[in-house]
Amino acid sequence: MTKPIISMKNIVKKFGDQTVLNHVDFDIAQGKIIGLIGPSGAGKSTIIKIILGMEKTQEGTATVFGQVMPNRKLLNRIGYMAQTDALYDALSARENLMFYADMKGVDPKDAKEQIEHITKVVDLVDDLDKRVSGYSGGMKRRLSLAIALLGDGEVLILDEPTVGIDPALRRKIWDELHSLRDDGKTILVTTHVMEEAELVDDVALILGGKLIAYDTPANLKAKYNEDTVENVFLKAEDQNEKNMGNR
Ligand SMILES: Nc1ncnc2c1ncn2[C@@H]1O[C@H](COP(=O)(O)OP(=O)(O)OP(=O)(O)O)[C@@H](O)[C@H]1O
Repeated sequence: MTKPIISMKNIVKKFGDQTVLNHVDFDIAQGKIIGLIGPSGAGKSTIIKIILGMEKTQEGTATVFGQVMPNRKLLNRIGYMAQTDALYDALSARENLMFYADMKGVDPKDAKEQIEHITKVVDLVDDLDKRVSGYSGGMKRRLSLAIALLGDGEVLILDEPTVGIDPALRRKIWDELHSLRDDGKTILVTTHVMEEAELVDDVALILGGKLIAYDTPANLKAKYNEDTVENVFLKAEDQNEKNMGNR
């Protein structure tokens, strides 16, 4: 692999005496979509927070563009969508977008153009001037995704971006992610929707604090002799439970 854009080296993360990540290692190359999957509580959000420098580790280092985060200079090159929405309820969606565009240092003229395109992708054009306090949960997710896409970041880190989003729009969002990837962007995305795990370049499967698999969906299906990533996931989970039981 040429120099990785995101790199996790030998990460150990504990919360109290709970070891959430136990020597996790992986690199993400430029121009790839990586799908981070694993059961609830597996540590997916924790991985993202470590990459972004929002959580400290007991061992190991994570870097983005070869630098340890947080690094203010790099933040403008990264679009991040957290699992919980950080939106200003009293403002309209457009005002939220303009605010975040300004924070990311996007020129106001470019911001207008970007907002026009991005809000089409997330289907919020007709709701742009409504106050966010009147938004549904799904609309808030879509606005958070729009904010992450603002600024044309080289890296996108998206924590469950399609929760509460209907299948047709989900497809549109994935088309956009693929087109961003084709433009050379690097995208790390967590999901519980297994059909989405079919759409990534590589799946990183986290189970029992370990990176159990890191491969293309096709290779994983061949290796586990299953026809869907969902079945691979279930089989891996089953094997992992049996291994734990044998200890
Ligand atoms: N700040 C914290 N303090 C204590 N424990 C934490 C903290 N953050 C996460 N954890 C624990 O670490 C584990 C992993 O959490 P994390 O949110 O990374 O899981 P996840 O894979 O993203 O789950 P989900 O799919 O449900 O979002 C969980 O057991 C969680 O309770």
